[in-house]
Amino acid sequence: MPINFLLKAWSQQTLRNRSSHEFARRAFFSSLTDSKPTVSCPATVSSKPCLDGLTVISVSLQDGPLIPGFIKPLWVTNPKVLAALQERKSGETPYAGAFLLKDDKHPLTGSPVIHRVGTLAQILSIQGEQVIIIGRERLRITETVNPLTVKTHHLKDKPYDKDDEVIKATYFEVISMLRDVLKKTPHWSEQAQKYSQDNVGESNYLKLAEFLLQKRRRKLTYSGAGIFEAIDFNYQKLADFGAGISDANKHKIQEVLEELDIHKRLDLTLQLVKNQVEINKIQVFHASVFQESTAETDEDKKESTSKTNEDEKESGSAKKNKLSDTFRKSIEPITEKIPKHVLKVMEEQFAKLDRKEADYGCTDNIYSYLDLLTSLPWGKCSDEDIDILRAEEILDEDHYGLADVKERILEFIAVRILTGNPEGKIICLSGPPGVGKTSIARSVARALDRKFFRLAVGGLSDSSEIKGDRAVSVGSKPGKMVQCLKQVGTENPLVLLDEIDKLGKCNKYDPEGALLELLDPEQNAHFLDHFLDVTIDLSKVLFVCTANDTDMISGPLLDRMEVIKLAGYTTDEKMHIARDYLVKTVQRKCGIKPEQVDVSDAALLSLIENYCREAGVRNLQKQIEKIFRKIALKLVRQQASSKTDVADFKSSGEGSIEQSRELAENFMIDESNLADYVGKPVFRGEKIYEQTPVGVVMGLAWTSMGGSTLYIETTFVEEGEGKGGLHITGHLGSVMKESAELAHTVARRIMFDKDPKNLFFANSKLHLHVPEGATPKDGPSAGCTMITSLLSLAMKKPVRKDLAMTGEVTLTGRILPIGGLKEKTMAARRSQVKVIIFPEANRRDFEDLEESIKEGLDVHFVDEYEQIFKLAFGYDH
Ligand SMILES: Nc1ncnc2c1ncn2[C@@H]1O[C@H](COP(=O)(O)OP(=O)(O)OP(=O)(O)O)[C@@H](O)[C@H]1O
Repeated sequence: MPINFLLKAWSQQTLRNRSSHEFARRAFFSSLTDSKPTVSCPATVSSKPCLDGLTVISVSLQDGPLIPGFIKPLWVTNPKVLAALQERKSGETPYAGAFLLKDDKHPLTGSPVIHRVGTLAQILSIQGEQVIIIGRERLRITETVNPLTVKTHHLKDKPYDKDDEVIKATYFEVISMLRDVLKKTPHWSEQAQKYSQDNVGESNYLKLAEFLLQKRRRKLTYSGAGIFEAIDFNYQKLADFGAGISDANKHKIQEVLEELDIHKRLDLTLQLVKNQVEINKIQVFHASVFQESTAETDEDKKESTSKTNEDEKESGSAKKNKLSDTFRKSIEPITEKIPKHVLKVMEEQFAKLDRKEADYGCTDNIYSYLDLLTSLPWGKCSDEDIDILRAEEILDEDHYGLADVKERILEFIAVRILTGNPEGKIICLSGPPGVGKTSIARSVARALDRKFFRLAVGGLSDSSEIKGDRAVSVGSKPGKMVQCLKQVGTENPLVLLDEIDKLGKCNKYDPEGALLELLDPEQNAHFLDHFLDVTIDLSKVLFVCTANDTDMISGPLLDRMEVIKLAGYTTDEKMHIARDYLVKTVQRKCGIKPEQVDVSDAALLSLIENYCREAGVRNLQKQIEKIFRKIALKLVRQQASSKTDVADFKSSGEGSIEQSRELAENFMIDESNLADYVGKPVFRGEKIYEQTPVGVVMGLAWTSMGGSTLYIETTFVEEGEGKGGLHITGHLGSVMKESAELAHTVARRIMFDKDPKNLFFANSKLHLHVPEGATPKDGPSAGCTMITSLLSLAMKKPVRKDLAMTGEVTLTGRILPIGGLKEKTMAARRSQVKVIIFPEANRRDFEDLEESIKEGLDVHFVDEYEQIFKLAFGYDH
């Protein structure tokens, strides 16, 4: 058979080509048949080129991309391209770049355009216009040097976990489909047989084909890495092989070529080979119809009879290899563990699949449904042999501080150990962003030896995300919990429901209802996913939620939770976290050795105080990452130029090269050079005033983002009998506005009690403002601060230095408790406040704080505003 594959360099060429279908087969078996050069060629290549920045002749392919490991014969009619390839062939690097032509032409020039991702092709032989190439590695074009040559970058596969259950499952599925493809294609089976006997095939692909066709008498099983060890094969090669032999549309094959994530690549290949199986079935069907219609003569009839017998035999053997058999086999070892109602549905679906398959109907939907149903981890749990000491060790290993949080978690674990009860309350970790909620949940999973799965429920507005789509709708899919079980492969993972306070609201598709069902131990043992349409047992799942603000969680949901608060870190804690955790992790992730960088404590402190003042440490982590990325670049640059240095040192003979490198590669990050790495400080001090002027008092605020200080400012506008009034600004919410009006009344009464002759409030129009007017503020806890600010203005007396206060005030002057005391105290410390006034009712909260937070603060607890008056104004300067 003549070789019908032509290549056209993208200047101009005439291509004579056949369908990509034939091409793929031909190309594959070229590697086995016309392949004396294939087998011998790798040995003839004297030097493997340095793949990065390699400049190659670009050859454009029309009928399909070149998959690494496959051979492609081409007809090159452009003399310039041919000459260039000849030159390369006889040189040290006999390589070209093979790139698939796009369907669209260049919009401006109208010239053909190639895909930027292609293949490094080794030129095996050139005879006349026929060039035979074999794909070696993936490349991306980085620059077009001239119409014939391009500069390229070597594309490497992303690292992957060979033992990942999902990848493994996909790999086995591809293998099973490929067996089907190879078996039902006589041409391939014959060829593979013939050439395995000839024993000329060195190609791993050939060995794989033989293995799949079971022509090798070696004892190979599908289990584990057997196939890899036996024939030196890996997941990526399997994905490539499947794509290379499929008759799929060339752009689909190009997608496989471009995919560097191995799991995704296997998935893409799986789709291609599945389609191939379907196409083969249709071809077999048409062939049998054709045979029936032509079996006329006696001879023919005889033949036909024998053929029918053969067909029957074949269909008999096909029966043994029904699609459902794969599923039956896969559940065989766990049949006992699969609930009866699920087994019943499986059997029904197997029968349905068999019927469809026999009728050549479309089996896709049933196949994917069964694929999902049979791959769920029925009865499979990770062992929960919990060792409390080990759990404690893990929590300490991963997180600094958080003593009370860890203690609460250990208590929770202890109860599980004693009762062995998988049910119980659900932990909700609540606190500002970046305080470690997610990572604590991960540690808990590690401590309990459970798989971890994060389900982001923030913004979720449709219950079908959790409960699955009804299978009848187009594009329907299972809910997140089913996806979770499939992914983790156990029935008892730890599932983190992230940002549960930001759950979307929708009356029609109530996601909250679905979550309640999920979290309720009464109901989740029989959780119904609409897509799966059978109930699954989620009672062994351990749910942990996170929230920034528990006030936003609905009552029924909150009722099921045990809230553990993470308040935020003090400067001291942040220093420890930065030094002992963040710096170490970031440095390791950036590939930098500990001895190469020294970040001083002063630099870390400056980062904490002047760059990232939030309650958590996420921003701090980002800044540290910024520093290390910059250092990484410097190091790599140094290494690149060190070659030149070596040459210079050799010629000058001064000092040792190692000494010079050592000096050059050590980085010291200090306060003095910090700005070079992270830019100018973002924060000024939160303190606007050294000594607050008349009418200004510092208050303390708290949001779900942490605590902060805020000033209440009042000023006099105009005076006139009976003109007394208050104008309010500062983006205040209704509660805070009411609080300001109330403060005006209370201040006026106090003034009247203290000095009846003072008519300041009666006759003065005043303005109260809370700075940072762009930030919305609300809540009643600035009441006492507002009264003090107004009285300060009325008496023309500033309040004592370094004072901050917080507390709601009633109309009669009683002080009510506030929330977020820890955050407020930390914010006060950041602003160098020395004296704080808190409501008496919060005394216990303050006493429970760690010493490091309380240290050096002069704190007063008050019941009545009168006490605040004395503290704020009863001073001697
Ligand atoms: N106490 C700690 N010790 C060590 N590392 C910590 C500590 N707290 C937080 N981190 C680190 O800070 C980073 C941010 O933490 P994480 O993502 O868990 O925050 P979060 O509270 O879940 O934030 P969000 O609410 O935004 O999701 C992580 O790298 C985490 O390991």
